[in-house]
Amino acid sequence: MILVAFPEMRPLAEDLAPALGADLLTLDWHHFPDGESLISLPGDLDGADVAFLATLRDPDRLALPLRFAAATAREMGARRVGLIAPYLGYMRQDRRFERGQAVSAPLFAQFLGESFDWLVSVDPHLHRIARLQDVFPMPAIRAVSAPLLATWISTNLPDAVLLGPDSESQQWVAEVARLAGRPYEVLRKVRSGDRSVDVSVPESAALREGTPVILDDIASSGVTMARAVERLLAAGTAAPVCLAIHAVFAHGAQDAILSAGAARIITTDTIPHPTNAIGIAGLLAEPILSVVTALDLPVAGTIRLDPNPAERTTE
Ligand SMILES: O=P(O)(O)OC[C@H]1O[C@H](OP(=O)(O)OP(=O)(O)O)[C@H](O)[C@@H]1O
Repeated sequence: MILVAFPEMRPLAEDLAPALGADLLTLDWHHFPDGESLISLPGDLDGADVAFLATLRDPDRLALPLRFAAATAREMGARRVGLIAPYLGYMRQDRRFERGQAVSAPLFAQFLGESFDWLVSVDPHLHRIARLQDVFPMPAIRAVSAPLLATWISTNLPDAVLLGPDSESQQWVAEVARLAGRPYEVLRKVRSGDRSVDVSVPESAALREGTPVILDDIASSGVTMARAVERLLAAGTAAPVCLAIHAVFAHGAQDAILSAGAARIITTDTIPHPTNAIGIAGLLAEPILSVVTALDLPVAGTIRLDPNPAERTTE
């Protein structure tokens, strides 16, 4: 396999390539003065399984370069072209909330499916969509970060009380709490705009008995985390630690969370950011190798990969 990293993903690629037994190349992305891109692929890709590593935090900026890269790899003789997108943008707009809105999640999935033979991502924002495979036309596998998060909590915050900021977060908070052997609570969130969120905290003595750890999949504007921190402090807890899987962090988000009173912010390296403290390379190798191997099996219709997690199904 040849792993081709988009430039900002080189640090993660260096951790991942040995686990895949892959050669590592870095794609050259030249930006012309008029805003257009020139993508250049190094090396000999003839006959190779090629995996691009690009995190889709800014998907509009990356969409065409990804398409150009995949098409060029095929022109250079790649036998298969996959995408490792540790963070997968556009999964939040999974339905039409108001008349006339584009339902971006399936449209973006279709767009990627036109270029790539397979996809691996880490904990994509699957809220109303049950499985990646329900929106992606090609084999698409979710790597689950809960064991890594639980290990980090057990090692660094053995007195943690986990808190999900909204009902949707229960899915990962409950699993991380179970694996770490720690209690958890779920807060209530009401969003009325991009940066307008309110959070309410249940009356619970357990909240004041350990270090509160707010766990969410994404911190974007940071408003969800910041409101949760404020409400917890008002309820008499210790300063919370904020743990996000994906450090999306729009401008000012990190400051907003810290100004609200968070003790610290911890993220995984699905998106490069100074708060990264949990490396996900070890999580990615197995699903990538599984999907590539499965595509080589002689199939008549259905391929079933290792059934854990549930998303690991291609039909
Ligand atoms: O940092 P922020 O800008 O607050 O965004 C982060 C929040 O947004 C997502 O929820 P989602 O958008 O699915 O739900 P919501 O609109 O109810 O917050 C995500 O699960 C976080 O809870």
